[in-house]
Amino acid sequence: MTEVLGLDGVSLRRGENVLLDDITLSISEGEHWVVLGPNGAGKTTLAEIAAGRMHPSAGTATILDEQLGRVDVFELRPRIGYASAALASRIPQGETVFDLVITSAHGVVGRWTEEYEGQDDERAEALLWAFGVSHLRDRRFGTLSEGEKKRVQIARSLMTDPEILILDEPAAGLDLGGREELMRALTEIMSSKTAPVVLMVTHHVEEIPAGATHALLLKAGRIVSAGPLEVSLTPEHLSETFGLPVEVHRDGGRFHARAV
Ligand SMILES: Nc1ncnc2c1ncn2[C@@H]1O[C@H](COP(=O)(O)OP(=O)(O)OP(=O)(O)O)[C@@H](O)[C@H]1O
Repeated sequence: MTEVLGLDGVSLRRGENVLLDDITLSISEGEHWVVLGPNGAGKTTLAEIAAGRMHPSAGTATILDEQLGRVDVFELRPRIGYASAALASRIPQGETVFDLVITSAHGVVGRWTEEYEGQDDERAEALLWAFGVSHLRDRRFGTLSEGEKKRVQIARSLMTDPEILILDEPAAGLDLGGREELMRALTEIMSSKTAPVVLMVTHHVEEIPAGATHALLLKAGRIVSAGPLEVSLTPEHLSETFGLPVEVHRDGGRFHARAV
């Protein structure tokens, strides 16, 4: 199977802090990964590297056959859909919802003088509709609720029909209905024949969509387990990752966990 994302001995340091420590991981076409771990485990850092937004301090990151550091990231980024709080903080608050989605076609935020085609307009409208936010198309991003911002960002992340879709805590801030709608939408995306590889960061096993295939459990910048869900997402690995005894149940493709 073709590798889509490869990390080989990846570490990332900031001053004295080791954010990621010797991470080796291979993600192939057809796989859909969730990344779980406690606060500060390094999940967002890993997502930023996978999205070509941060560079490792050691080791190599290969995204879609291109090695970070040897590729023009501006050519790579349209092939990667990315939605995260880290990215949201860089969005101009005055940008309208429609412009925020369509500007993804050029890998920019802040509509300026770029040219868009009719099919870009159609795709942006269709994505806003699919994520239930068409009615917000002319609103300024900064005026949206947290849940509305999440949906708009996910619509934006799909604008370029990406080969990898990276979602950092997409369900955070959503109400129960919003979370379940998102789980359904992600399961649908994951089940489609032309699905991008999905890498989704979450704190909660309840937020793993039914179409997920693999899990990466991180703790203090290191891998606790990585692999197919059945092997990786065990009570033992979850207990070690979160530092408390946990039991986990699977029901119709969804997971539930609680402390014991
Ligand atoms: N620029 C920085 N300088 C120093 N430490 C940093 C920097 N950025 C992040 N960190 C630290 O690196 C660790 C990993 O951060 P990261 O955001 O990747 O964790 P996370 O698993 O996504 O956490 P959370 O679940 O709380 O969002 C944290 O302890 C954080 O404080």
